[in-house]
Amino acid sequence: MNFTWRFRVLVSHGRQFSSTPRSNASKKPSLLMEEYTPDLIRNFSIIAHIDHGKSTLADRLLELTGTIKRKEIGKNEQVLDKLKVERERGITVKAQTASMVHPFNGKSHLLNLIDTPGHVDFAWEVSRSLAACQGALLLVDASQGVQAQSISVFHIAKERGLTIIPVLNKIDLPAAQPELIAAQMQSTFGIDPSEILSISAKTGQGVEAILQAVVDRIPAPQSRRDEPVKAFLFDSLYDRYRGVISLVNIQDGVLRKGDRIVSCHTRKKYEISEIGVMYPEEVATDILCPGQVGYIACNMKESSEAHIGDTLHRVGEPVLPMPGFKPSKAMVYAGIFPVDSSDFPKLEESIKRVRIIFISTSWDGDEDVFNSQNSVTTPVTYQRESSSALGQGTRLGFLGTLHMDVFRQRLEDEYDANVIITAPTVPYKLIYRGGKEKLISNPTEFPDASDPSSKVVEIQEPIVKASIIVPEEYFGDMMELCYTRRAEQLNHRYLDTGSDASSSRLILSCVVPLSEIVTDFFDQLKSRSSGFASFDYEDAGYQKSDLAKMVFLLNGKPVDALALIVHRSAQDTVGRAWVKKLHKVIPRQLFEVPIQAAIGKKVIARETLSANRADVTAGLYGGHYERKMKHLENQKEGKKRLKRIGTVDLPQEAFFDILKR
Ligand SMILES: Nc1nc2c(ncn2[C@@H]2O[C@H](COP(=O)(O)OP(=O)(O)OP(=O)(O)O)[C@@H](O)[C@H]2O)c(=O)[nH]1
Repeated sequence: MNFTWRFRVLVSHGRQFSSTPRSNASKKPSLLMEEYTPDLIRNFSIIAHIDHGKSTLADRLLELTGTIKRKEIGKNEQVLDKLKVERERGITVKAQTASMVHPFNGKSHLLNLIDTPGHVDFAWEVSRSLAACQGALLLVDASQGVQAQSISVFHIAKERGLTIIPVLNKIDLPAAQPELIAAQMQSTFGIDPSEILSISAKTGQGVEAILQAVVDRIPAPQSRRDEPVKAFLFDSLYDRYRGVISLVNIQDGVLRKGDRIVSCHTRKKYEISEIGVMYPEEVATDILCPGQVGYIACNMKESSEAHIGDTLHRVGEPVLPMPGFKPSKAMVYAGIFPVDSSDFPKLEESIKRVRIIFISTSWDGDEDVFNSQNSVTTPVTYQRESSSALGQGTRLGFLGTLHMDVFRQRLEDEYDANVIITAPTVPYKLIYRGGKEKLISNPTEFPDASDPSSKVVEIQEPIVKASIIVPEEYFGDMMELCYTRRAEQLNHRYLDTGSDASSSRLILSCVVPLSEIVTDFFDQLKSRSSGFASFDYEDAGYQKSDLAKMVFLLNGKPVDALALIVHRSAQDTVGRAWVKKLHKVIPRQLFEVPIQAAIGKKVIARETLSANRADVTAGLYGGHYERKMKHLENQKEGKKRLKRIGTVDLPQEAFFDILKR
């Protein structure tokens, strides 16, 4: 059957991430969804370790099915990496959905693909994307082999009962070792090598076989048309014109434009104003049928209304809600402050908008700890925070430091926000006399446990179970790194044995405090292993720890925004290092400034910043009036970026620098 005649043209609305206003929306084809019965639908995802080629393969599949125009071989656009930060950094941070149509045995099939991020911070995105799929392509780089996240995403997919299609990618690389890596996949995952497809997502070699395997091996969704509508909300986006756009998987029934629906979670009612599929941009249709994946716009104004994991049904036709997801958990917290304090209301609004892309932070009031069986809006606290140094700000929880950094960049790129972010901190647990417990995510609230009036009997810190995959030759360096980060329960085993130390690889596992890995652990891991180590971790609860709050004083005044929680065994080293760092980044003032690190009343380290008289026009002789004015003007501009902390002017860069250890 010729596919082209089955299109008709409708106007689609602007896409959510585009800077293109709605009026510029292009004409797009609309699919006749009725024809895609469940047996002609396949919902699948691409999962892999970071950089193993997921987005590149997604491009090739979209090209092969004619969904996007074919590009020059080797020219990668990564159509599904829509965010500016994704394109700039070459990483996927947000799962994306795209529908494709391809003929098999004379019948058009609707293939719904979800491209997922690879970085450990976004593992939760992977997990919720998989909930809308029946199968997954597990991609492994034929030159790098199985890496830490290959293992974790494999287990997520297995737990969800998905059919896994193993794929060896990058076979065009001279360093590719397809036989060796296939053997690795067999020993690590129990995969039969004869099931592995070998491809180059870059050149397109072997990619057609993937489409065939998707149809042959992945089961069709078990959805029924004559049941009441049950739509599973697995992701959401924000459009400044239409509000929240929900991505849904129709479990049963048929959903139409104009239908009145109810959220099982909030019981709020909505009318569907637009319905469609991602092709790969939004293409409006009139209907979504059982088993299909698409989007709906229904006048949800607040990001908090779209609960990931929610079930939607038609008004008057109640259904049993689907189980939903395990909520994601914030691993690190940081304070976000506007550089100019008067920008706070604007910043708060922008944070609301950006956070819908990263549902890891919830926003339901001044302090929100929200959880529910049917929702995955995470139990993360969002709090307004006020600092004497930085003014009014907010404290947010993130899934990791990359997540935090991406969040900051999006605020800057898309909302023109100019922000200062405090050093990341993990959530500590305080146990009080009588057994009461409290989580502290802000160092300024951390008590002096040695003071009996604090009533704190125990402090606990979060720990994670980490696994590192590394060539044998770097094993010693990795062990040393783990020891310096207070790792315990170190174990290792061979993943595969090659002819020498560079081809044999080990998997090292340990339990390590989360605070030790949220700073520069990943950088250290990469530099000490020449980039060959990969790393993954999962939550392992809390353990008792000997911790204290370290404050920094500039000219005798504590700077609350710089406070840190340190392990007592490292307090002297950390104190000295930070004081030195502050000494480097704080510009000299018109007077001498002592910089001190203190724990309680005890000063741990000190540096003195000598005085300087900054006369920017000093070098200018004679009557260069215009040049003098220009220098003074520049100085004024520079001053705008300074924060007055007590009597000391601190540049914004000082805070950025302090973010790095
Ligand atoms: N030589 C070669 N390079 C490839 C191939 N597939 C992907 N690459 C390159 O590998 C790099 C990473 O590819 P991506 O598609 O961004 O990988 P990803 O898995 O989507 O990355 P994340 O989303 O950040 O996890 C890019 O530079 C690609 O051009 C391939 O088959 N051969």
